[in-house]
Amino acid sequence: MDALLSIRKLQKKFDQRQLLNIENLSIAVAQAYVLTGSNGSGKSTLMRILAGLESADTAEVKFLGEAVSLSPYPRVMRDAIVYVHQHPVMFSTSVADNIAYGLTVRGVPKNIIAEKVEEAIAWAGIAHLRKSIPTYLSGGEKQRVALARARVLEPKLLLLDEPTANLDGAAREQVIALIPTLVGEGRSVIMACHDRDLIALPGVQRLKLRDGTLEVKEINLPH
Ligand SMILES: Nc1ncnc2c1ncn2[C@@H]1O[C@H](COP(=O)(O)OP(=O)(O)OP(=O)(O)O)[C@@H](O)[C@H]1O
Repeated sequence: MDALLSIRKLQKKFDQRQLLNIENLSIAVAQAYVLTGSNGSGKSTLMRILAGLESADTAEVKFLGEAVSLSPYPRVMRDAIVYVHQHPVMFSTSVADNIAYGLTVRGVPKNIIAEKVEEAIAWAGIAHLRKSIPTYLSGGEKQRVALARARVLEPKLLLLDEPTANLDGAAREQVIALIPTLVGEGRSVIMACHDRDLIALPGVQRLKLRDGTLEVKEINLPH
């Protein structure tokens, strides 16, 4: 089967520094990846390039088997890829409104939005927060709202920037538990992280950035 996304010869410079020099990156359908590397190695920048939030200097890209250019960022990728920021920005309305927002923008009919939002809320285990104002949520609750808001758009690829940073205990475990369910639905996930438990998740493949190049490691064995 074709990869969901394949990239060759991706290069990115900031000032005089060659930050990324990636020969090959292939993202399979329904596969989770962790993107590791020391602070400043370029993890966020790579994910931002994949999401169309940052430009690459050069890149040969295929999405679902079709060659595409990243500049301008193609519609087919914008519709299929969602980036979730480490500190998600939310409107000061309700949690439910925040989750509905992307669907409203896409012109989805109201009754369908209501159905999809309820389903996403149940998936993320945040039914009790439906009417809460996101500003007052804990870090873990906010991250689950952000994941529900991303998933409701039915993306093929989710890019999660440090999804468990600053979380511990149950909050962290609740976020980690959502990742395999995304993959089970046929989505691919790339997570930039330093979290050992995420890195060790069964079935996850590790990608390591070092001096701008990408090392592709083995897929973790199932437990
Ligand atoms: N817009 C920009 N202009 C100039 N330099 C930038 C820009 N964005 C990022 N950088 C630099 O690129 C490098 C990589 O940053 P990036 O945020 O991608 O790293 P990271 O691996 O995600 O780091 P961390 O683990 O600390 O989050 C850093 O040195 C950063 O200062």
